[in-house]
Amino acid sequence: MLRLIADALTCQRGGRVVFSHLSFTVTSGEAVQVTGPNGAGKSSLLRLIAGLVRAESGRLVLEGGDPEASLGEQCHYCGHQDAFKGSLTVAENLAFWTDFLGGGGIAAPAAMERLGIAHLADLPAGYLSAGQRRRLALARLLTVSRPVWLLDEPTAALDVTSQAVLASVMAEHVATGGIILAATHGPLGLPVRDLSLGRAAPAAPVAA
Ligand SMILES: Nc1ncnc2c1ncn2[C@@H]1O[C@H](COP(=O)(O)OP(=O)(O)OP(=O)(O)O)[C@@H](O)[C@H]1O
Repeated sequence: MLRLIADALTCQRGGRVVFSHLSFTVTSGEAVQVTGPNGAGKSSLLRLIAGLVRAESGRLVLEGGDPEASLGEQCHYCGHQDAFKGSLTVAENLAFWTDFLGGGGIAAPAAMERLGIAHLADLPAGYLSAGQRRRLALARLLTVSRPVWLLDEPTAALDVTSQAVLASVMAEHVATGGIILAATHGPLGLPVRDLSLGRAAPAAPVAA
């Protein structure tokens, strides 16, 4: 059983407090939808959990996780930027990231099939549409095994069919004991718990 525990997290960006003293716990089998107005700090929270942004104060711990690995190493972070090389094919990009992130999931051809991009395997990634690119980014969730998924607007650019595929992929992850935190303004298509970040931008300046 995993427990992702955030205790009194305070996050600053650009010298401004985005959220403060945020506490929550997410356990194995739970999907959490992080909501809130633009600038409330949804992306910042996911980046903070992934280890890409430093918390100003507070504590984050994954109980029951791999004691040899950092929290970030146990997370899949799917942000707005996907870091694909446009001149490499879809299959080559997926192979690179699968290898780089440690693999351990299903085979790349099966992942591409699941995400509906198998027919694009030999196409340079630079030619992909926005939705196809997003599906390639999501294929990494399947080829690399990590218990905590941090998904920033995962349905962005996805058509209705792909949104349903993503919903089923997410449902399988939580059904097998995974944890998902997804920042989104729209529905995800599976049962979720809401984590609402209330305050809209502009964030408050830091007290001197
Ligand atoms: N690199 C940065 N430097 C300075 N400020 C930043 C940086 N990144 C984000 N911010 C600020 O942090 C605040 C929270 O931004 P964040 O992207 O986390 O919000 P969000 O809730 O995800 O918004 P949206 O719904 O628009 O995606 C905003 O006020 C934003 O301007």
